[in-house]
Amino acid sequence: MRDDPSTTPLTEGLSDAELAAVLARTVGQRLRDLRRALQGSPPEEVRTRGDAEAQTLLAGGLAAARPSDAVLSEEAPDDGARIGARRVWIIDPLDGTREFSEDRSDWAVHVALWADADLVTGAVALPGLDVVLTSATSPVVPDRDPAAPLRMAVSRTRPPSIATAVAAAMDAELVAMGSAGFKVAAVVRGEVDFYVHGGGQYEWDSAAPVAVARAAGLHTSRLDGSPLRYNQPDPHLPDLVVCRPELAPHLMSVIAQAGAHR
Ligand SMILES: Nc1ncnc2c1ncn2[C@@H]1O[C@H](COP(=O)(O)O)[C@@H](OP(=O)(O)O)[C@H]1O
Ligand SMILES: [Mg+2]
Repeated sequence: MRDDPSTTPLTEGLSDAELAAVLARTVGQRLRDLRRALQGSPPEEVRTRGDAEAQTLLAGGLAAARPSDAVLSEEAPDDGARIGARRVWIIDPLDGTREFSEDRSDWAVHVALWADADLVTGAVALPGLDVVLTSATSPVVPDRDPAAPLRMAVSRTRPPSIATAVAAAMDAELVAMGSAGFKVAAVVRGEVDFYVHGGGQYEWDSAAPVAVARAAGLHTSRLDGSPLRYNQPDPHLPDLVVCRPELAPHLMSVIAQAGAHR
């Protein structure tokens, strides 16, 4: 297989951060090739093949490069080996599967490493934009035009009521897009100012994006302001706030009020 990280020395000698970025990029490229090859196939087949092939490639790459580490993936059973492990890769091989099947650009590949107590590195590939964001390079968030309206990223297929309420209270324009990684990356890239989610997600949906967002100096938390914790026994992590740091005090108080009135 071309550029297969499980069968070539592509990943030999890499740091954890470099490994995360190389794997995210390689899996993203493979998914792009697969999407092209599946033109005209039923969406269900595109979704199934995308998830499965991304999982095989990414899990294979990690097993080859870091055989002693545990893995928590959206696309593999959680056998519990990660609980008590010192190092756990938290991966979403294809985040935004629906958008991938629709041949849109808003999907992502997530690779994060949790060690001891917290996330230590993360990479998010955005193959539709030919971009890989990594916590290792501390991305610089562009300045925003203070005269421009606030913009808020929200799920395009299941916008939670808390998000629409918060957008209204912040007088923010809603920008609908798929994939949690793509939405967090939109904040990092200065395309939007914040992302609010509630109602359901899992650790793999946010781990790598949050590692990148933290490295970029953004605010990241639960809706109630508490810290996002990873490698928990139950990987359900249903809500998320990512925003420019200067917006955080006002946004968090708006979220608290919106939550209290629901
Ligand atoms: N209410 C919910 N319950 C479970 N997962 C959710 C969810 N809302 C969003 N997600 C997950 O978060 C990711 C981004 O969703 P959205 O584009 O709607 O914001 C998707 O991941 P996957 O594409 O990896 O399944 C989706 O499954
Ligand atoms: Mg996901």
